[in-house]
Amino acid sequence: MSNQESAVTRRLQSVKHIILVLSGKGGVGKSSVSTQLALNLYKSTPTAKVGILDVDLTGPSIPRMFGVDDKGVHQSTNGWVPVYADGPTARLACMSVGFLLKNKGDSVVWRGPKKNGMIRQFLSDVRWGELDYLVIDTPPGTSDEHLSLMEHLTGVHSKLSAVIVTTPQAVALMDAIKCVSFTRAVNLPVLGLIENMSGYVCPCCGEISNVFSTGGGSELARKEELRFLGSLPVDTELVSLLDGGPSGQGADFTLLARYEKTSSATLFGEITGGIMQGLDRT
Ligand SMILES: Nc1ncnc2c1ncn2[C@@H]1O[C@H](COP(=O)(O)OP(=O)(O)OP(=O)(O)O)[C@@H](O)[C@H]1O
Ligand code: SF4
Repeated sequence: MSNQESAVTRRLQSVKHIILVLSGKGGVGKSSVSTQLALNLYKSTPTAKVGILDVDLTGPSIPRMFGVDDKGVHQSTNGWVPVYADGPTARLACMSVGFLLKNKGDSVVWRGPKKNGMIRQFLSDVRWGELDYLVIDTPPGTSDEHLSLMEHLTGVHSKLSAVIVTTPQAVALMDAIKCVSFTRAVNLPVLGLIENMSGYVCPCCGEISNVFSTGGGSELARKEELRFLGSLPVDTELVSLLDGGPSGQGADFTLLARYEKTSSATLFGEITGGIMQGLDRT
């Protein structure tokens, strides 16, 4: 094992489960699924410790979704201190390239080696401390970043698993199949598949209408012999919550309370149950 790999392994020794959130296509809701997964794992027990790492280097959205995009990480002698979305309770740690940019609107234009270096530094230098779950929000597709991640995580392979997100449209499903092949090629256990934006929840009456086709995700899961974790409709309350900007930390950590009022929270609670069952089996 190289020195770099062993630095990652040492750092992540105190993390019980590492869950990679993957999607074949961009914009299908991978970051919003990662955010909801982290929130649901956080509230699964009163002591659960959760980290979320955003390695979508060119399109980091985790700081905004957690309402902490006005915060910055600081470098200590022993590595980066993550941003705690829940303030002093310090059970919900976030790390993203978004915290390192001088201006929110700055774009990250890096070639492969620099991206690889950043991913390694995220894995080896963030002071997560003890975590029950580390959720990793990956870029869309199966690119260099995914290969870098798998390479750096070799020493903690037994802790790894993945969740695949798709939408019901045929083009997204075709890309999701590529994701499944990737997980097989790198021997990454898949906890299951989520179909996002499956139908539309009426904000007035809560009725779910199928705007696009639906059921493609469960069909794909059946064909690929994967667990189908559930469907999430388009939820306008969720968009205004996750795209809505800072919502406060600590005593003012209102994100969770507001999230719990959305119809997505109930559906995602069931999805999280399936994910936790899968983790118990790995
Ligand atoms: N179920 C949903 N209902 C309503 N809006 C949603 C839902 N899922 C995601 N969105 C919204 O769709 C947009 C794209 O979602 P998100 O950023 O999570 O996708 P992504 O797959 O991570 O995209 P990319 O990887 O290309 O950055 C966001 O504005 C998000 O709030
Ligand atoms: S019942 Fe139909 S039209 Fe009326 S608010 Fe609900 S979805 Fe909209």
